[in-house]
Amino acid sequence: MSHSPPTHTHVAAAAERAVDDHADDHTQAAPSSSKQPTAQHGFNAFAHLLDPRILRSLAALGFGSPTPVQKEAIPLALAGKDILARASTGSGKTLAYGLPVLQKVIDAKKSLSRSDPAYQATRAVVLVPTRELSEQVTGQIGALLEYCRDQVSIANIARDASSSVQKLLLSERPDIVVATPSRALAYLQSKSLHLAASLESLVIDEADLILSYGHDDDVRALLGGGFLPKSFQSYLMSATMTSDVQKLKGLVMRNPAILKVQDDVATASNLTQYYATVSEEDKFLLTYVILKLRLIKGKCILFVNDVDRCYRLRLFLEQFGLRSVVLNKELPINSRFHIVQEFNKGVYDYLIATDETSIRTAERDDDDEEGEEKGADASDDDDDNDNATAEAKQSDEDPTATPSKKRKRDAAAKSAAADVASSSKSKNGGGGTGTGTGKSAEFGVSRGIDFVAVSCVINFDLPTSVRSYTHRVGRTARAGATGTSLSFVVPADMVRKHKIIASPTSALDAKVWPRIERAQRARGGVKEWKFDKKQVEGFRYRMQDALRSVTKLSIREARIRELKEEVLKSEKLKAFFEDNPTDLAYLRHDKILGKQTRLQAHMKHVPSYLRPRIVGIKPSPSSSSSSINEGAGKDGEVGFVAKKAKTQPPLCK
Ligand SMILES: Nc1ncnc2c1ncn2[C@@H]1O[C@H](COP(=O)(O)OP(=O)(O)OP(=O)(O)O)[C@@H](O)[C@H]1O
Repeated sequence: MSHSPPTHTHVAAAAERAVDDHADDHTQAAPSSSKQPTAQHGFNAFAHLLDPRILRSLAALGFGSPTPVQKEAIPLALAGKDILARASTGSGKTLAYGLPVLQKVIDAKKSLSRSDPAYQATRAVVLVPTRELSEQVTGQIGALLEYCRDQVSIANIARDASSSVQKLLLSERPDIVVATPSRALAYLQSKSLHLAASLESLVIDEADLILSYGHDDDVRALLGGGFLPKSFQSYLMSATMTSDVQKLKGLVMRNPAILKVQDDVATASNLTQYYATVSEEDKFLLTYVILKLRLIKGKCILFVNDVDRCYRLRLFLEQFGLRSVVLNKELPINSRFHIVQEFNKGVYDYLIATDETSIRTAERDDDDEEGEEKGADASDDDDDNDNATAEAKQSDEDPTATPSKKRKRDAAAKSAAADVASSSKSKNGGGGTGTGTGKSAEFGVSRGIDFVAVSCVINFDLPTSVRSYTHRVGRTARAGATGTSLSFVVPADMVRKHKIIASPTSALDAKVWPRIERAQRARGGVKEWKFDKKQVEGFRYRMQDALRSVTKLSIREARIRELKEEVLKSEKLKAFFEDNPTDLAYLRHDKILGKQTRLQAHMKHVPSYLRPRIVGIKPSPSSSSSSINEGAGKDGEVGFVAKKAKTQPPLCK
């Protein structure tokens, strides 16, 4: 809103200079960061802005240089500007606001004695859409406090703790509070959280998601309920610029500095994107081949569009001895958090995530993406979003699309979206990841989550919006690392085939895919993965055999069994999470689920006659760990014989 002037004179002077260099409302591509202080390198260039204890914790974390969004945001924020930042997934947005927020807390306390009643007060609130994100953000900012814990405290009130415990925490007036909007509102209403006299910084992280996660009313009540002071500094951080972000901008900001930090060439090329046009059955076939032959090295996240499908895929992979974990909103929050932690540590290689937000918003995103152009900054060549013009162009690009054909196709797609949304809603009840209000039935449990060192994202089911795609592929190639994505696209003429194993959303693929492709052009585009169909055919019989073993009944059984086990584990996790993290290692989440599924021992092995020679289809530029298909594995359970391979035709053209 308006801006509290920083008390630190050096900060003010340096930041004034930074502000002079920046117009209020303009796009700042990463390379323009050369305008930032250059006398020193890395975070040391901010030595005049950031407390030495913060710089020390950055060094201890191994963060040598600020990322482009951090370079841009920190001086502006410390000069008191409201910040609206759009930067790609994994670009370090959390510290882009975390560092100035923390610095401001330190500055505010410097002039007060500890006995002053104003010394201990909640000066910053960070709002996030889910509890998972609240843990993550608390962890990231908490790590910065390493050397100033005696002075600055942080509390996560979205955590799964009893409200009496949370109230006790809040009674100590933590300097920084992390919450979902509904939790923050509830504690404000119960007068456990006090902000009216003390709030200096309000952050809305994942601003493009927060309203669509069912927080709309809570955000409005929180902002308009007289709980906040008239003047505070605000931050909106987002990976995409949507109409929701524009709405929030109108609600909380005045004359903000708008940062649109583009990927520089190096960052953009860190993500190599592929797609394959396949039938529903071939999704299973290719996944089996890719994972079993280790055509992807390292960790992989597979996205599906509903909970049943995540168990179908998990049970299918189990048939081949491929262990995976699932992440979906049915699982208790502590289990979900533990699964992400363990996956990040490298305990599991394959994580099957259900991303249902993509379903819920199918139709809404259509409107959103088309409407954004009108609401958003006219100069914004927003590559994340499509618009009516783009849709019109689509019919040009598709020579078979007569107007009436196109209308029918769109109507079919919209009705599929509506069917999916309603069936998903009724199936899933109101369980949410963190609103506490249960207003919205579906939440993407993986959005914004900082998965570490993920080599590849497979869109087993295509998301139903460009925004969703952006968030999903953003789980790899994070923080300067390289990564690969592969998306399966079901063409319109194959949608009705393989009904039992089909995703209800695949009817939307033909409509959504051209939009996604167009949006990704600015990021190097999406290449077709041209695999040798003949080579893969040899695996079809086994794939079909395994698919037959995974029945509706076995999926239901697996789903119930997992839920029961996870509820038990969750209780243990709840009690031990903070005190005994090492005792949790035995709580695995990838135990064989398919007790009702016919497991056949021979399926775990790939016979030598099926082992093709694999050659790279085009590995991502600089990584040896993040490409699809990079040469031979060892002989044995999953590999193939490199010598023999030479005599065999390559899998990929
Ligand atoms: N300056 C830095 N140097 C190296 N790594 C960093 C730096 N800043 C942040 N990181 C790391 O980069 C990763 C991604 O950061 P972060 O989660 O803030 O990304 P994000 O932009 O919020 O992504 P998303 O939009 O997907 O939520 C984290 O693991 C974080 O610790």
